[in-house]
Amino acid sequence: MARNAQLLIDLAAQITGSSHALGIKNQLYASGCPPALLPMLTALVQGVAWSRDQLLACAQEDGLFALAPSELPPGCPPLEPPPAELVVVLYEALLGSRRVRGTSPIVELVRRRKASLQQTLAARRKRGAANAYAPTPKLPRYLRVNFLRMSDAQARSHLDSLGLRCAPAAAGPGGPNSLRVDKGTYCADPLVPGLFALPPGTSLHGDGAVARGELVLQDRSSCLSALALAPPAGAAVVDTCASPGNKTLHCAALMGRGRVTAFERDPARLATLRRRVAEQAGEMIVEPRAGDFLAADTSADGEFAHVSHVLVDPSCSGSGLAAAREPSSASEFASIDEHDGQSGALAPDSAEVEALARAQERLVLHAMALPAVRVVVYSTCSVYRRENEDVVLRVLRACGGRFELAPCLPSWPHRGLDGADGDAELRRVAPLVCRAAADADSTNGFFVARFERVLPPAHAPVVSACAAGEAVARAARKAERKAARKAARKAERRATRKVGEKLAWAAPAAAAPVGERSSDAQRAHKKPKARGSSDTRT
Ligand SMILES: C[S@@+](CC[C@H](N)C(=O)[O-])C[C@H]1O[C@@H](n2cnc3c(N)ncnc32)[C@H](O)[C@@H]1O
Repeated sequence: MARNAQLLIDLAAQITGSSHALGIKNQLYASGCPPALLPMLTALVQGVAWSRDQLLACAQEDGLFALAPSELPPGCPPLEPPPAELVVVLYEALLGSRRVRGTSPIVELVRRRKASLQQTLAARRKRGAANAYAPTPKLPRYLRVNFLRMSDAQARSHLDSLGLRCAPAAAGPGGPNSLRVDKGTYCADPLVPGLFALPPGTSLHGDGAVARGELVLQDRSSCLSALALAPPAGAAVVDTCASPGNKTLHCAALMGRGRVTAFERDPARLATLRRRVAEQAGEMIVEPRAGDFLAADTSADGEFAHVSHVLVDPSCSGSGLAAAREPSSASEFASIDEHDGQSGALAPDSAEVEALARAQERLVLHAMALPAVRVVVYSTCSVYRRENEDVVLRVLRACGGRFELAPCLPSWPHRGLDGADGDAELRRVAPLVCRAAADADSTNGFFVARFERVLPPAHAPVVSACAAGEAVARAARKAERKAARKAARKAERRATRKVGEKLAWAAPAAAAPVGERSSDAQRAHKKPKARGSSDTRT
């Protein structure tokens, strides 16, 4: 027992103490951890990543770092700089299992100091200096019905057969969009079709429907991206950053038929994607594609010239992953973890977050460069403005009026950051985009925005606001000219038929600033029934 405990501590220290070059998820699987211990190792690594700074502040206040060498157990390494193992053992003692197991000198040190550290922690909590210690919210366990394999009614019968009772959705203490799911019950998500909420911590290890890919463990917020994209049956879709494929396969389930080309540049994650596509009967629709989406051909006669909908759910800081995940098996963890390895502990103004945001912008702009694309949805599991609203603003500037921000899932009540600090641009974007948070929405922190193409005015300048966007903008210009000529010809034909009805709303929208474009977008969004689909505007 103590040996296993020490093994977990050593592996967790090795992973959390490294430079994340491989990403946490990959390191977990490459660690050599026995499969039976992998869920515990995962929980330990995530817990340490989340609470490192607070644990060290507590140890500092407790005087741990002021101990003389003679006060340390024999063989104990110096505590400055704090060894990774110390943070792991502090986590276990104070926030994790609350037990100090293991055999090393650091374990012995923390064992001796445990009572004092606990008191220090309690004092810090009392005076509000340890907010990060507040227990992470226990989120409901969500199950998405894979409509390629199972119907809503079959899913309900399956849940009934597990001894759960269907209850009406009830709001929790977090507000009207939070969900309270009592023990022994489940409920249908009132806003996300085909999603069921089960009590927090429900173990679905070994559940046949999950194993067969009929039900998918997928967080509520993660379902928003495909819903926002709303690809119609038969559409040609690209998922730019696909693995492990939750959103790809959600798109496929919504479409029923059509094609989703799912790019993934990481070979190991591509293998996961392929496996899950097969498990969930997605082969007829999803085509996993090895490689970098940024290298995808955007020419007017290229392979993706017919793609109408693109999902961009790129690598991000993962700062929204608030849930304390205690998966009941390694495979369960593998099936739900979409985040690709950043620690989630990156500071919002760090160079890493800036680099991620630049890459996110490049991906969205490259998606917009596809000649026939009409809808681009951008999402992250980050709560940082730099990766969310700021990316949207910069993309809008860089795309030269070819795309506008459309209202994203208008019935989702939690909208973007409101710019209360006087930021007018942010105020215009906020009502159009969605955010999610653990307390208000009973799900991980998330962000989604929906861009729609506006009819490009002939010779529209493509102005790149960021250096990273320049190359993409140049590539886009070529396709732009062709698309503009085509659009102009089409518009001319229409104008002679219908006295310019469409041009009247499209042209001013393309020339107006973001906010005005956005309100035009809202009108345009409501047009499909009157005019046919808004997706037919190009
Ligand atoms: C946040 S994860 C995607 C999660 C996925 N959308 C889901 O819902 O299951 C980001 C993924 O995109 C991949 N990726 C990042 N940039 C990429 C690019 N330029 N081209 C292709 N794949 C990329 C990463 O390797 C990672 O697997």
